[in-house]
Amino acid sequence: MSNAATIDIVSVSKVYGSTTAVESVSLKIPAGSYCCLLGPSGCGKTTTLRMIAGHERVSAGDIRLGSSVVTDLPPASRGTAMMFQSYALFPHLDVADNVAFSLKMKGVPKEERRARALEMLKLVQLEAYANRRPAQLSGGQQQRVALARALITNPEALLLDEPLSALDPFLKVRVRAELKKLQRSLGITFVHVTHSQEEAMALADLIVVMNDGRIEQAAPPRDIFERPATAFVARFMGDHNVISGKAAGYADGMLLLDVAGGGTFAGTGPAREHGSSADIAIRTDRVRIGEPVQPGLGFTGIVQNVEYRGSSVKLSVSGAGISDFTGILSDADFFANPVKIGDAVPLCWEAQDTIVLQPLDA
Ligand SMILES: Nc1ncnc2c1ncn2[C@@H]1O[C@H](COP(=O)(O)OP(=O)(O)OP(=O)(O)O)[C@@H](O)[C@H]1O
Repeated sequence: MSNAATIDIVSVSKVYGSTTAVESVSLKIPAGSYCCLLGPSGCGKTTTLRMIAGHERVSAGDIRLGSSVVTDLPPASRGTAMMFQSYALFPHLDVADNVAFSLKMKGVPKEERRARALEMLKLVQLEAYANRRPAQLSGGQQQRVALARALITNPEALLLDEPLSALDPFLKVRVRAELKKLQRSLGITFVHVTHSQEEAMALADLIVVMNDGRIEQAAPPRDIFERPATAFVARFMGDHNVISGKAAGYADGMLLLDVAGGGTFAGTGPAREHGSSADIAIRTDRVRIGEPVQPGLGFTGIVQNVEYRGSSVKLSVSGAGISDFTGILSDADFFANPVKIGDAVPLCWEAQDTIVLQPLDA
């Protein structure tokens, strides 16, 4: 069962009355990859997934699966399978009949259905539970039944809508690892909708960050983390400080940014027209304290909050026109030179830990 397909979304839009849920989205998801659609509530990720599945019609554009255009095909003819957030199991059917349901709809004889359902249950390590009803299973087990039910049709792509959201935090992490393992062993394309950055980072080969019906960035996790394209991505991923100001000069591959009523900061990246609005991002985990500040690569601020996190300490600092600057220090670095709320502290970082972000209309 490793007939993976590339999913090609071409200028797809979805309009509901006066709401544009998805606006001219184009995206190529490579065959056999694990793709996470990531973004805040209402950004259009579920609508995009449902259009791939065929549960929602596109208002414009095309969807291809492998070499076939599937835009106008019903869900069952597309070669995709969808796993719903609520699992949508039938309470009156036992686990094996739940898994075999789509085969029954296709008229597959009972013996064969049962045998294939047991095979699928083995894949998700639930063969011993075949005769139970869904209500007699834990949340994690129900989730695996839903997975087996989706996979029984031998899909080329599995579409998962917030598949981990109903699980408690410990189970979430365990089932997450199982999902990844399953995707690797099946070799099919997975598209997984989530609003959790951590989940997307842990699972995806390709993260697609969506905002307001559009794609802000589609890239492997490490690129998203190290080179966020836009201020939205940098803020949403939560590992960067975003500083906004006016372009004030350019030297040695660094854009200089004047912050209103504050300091000047340098960011690695392209020049911008003098005086235009620009944003730079600074990695929170690369901030150091207590060292001399190089021009544009640090400032002295007042500590507003200190949050102990075990292996690290989060400092919130204000100064140089910035009200909430975050530095994540290792516990060793912090306790070698501890600071407290109200202290004035010099913060610094390196040029390579900064990046000039794309302007809003890029
Ligand atoms: N059937 C519908 N009728 C009208 N508007 C809709 C419909 N479905 C979704 N929308 C709107 O489209 C936008 C995108 O919704 P969508 O469910 O795709 O977002 P999402 O990113 O998946 O959010 P969430 O994480 O909350 O599920 C939202 O503004 C939503 O209100």
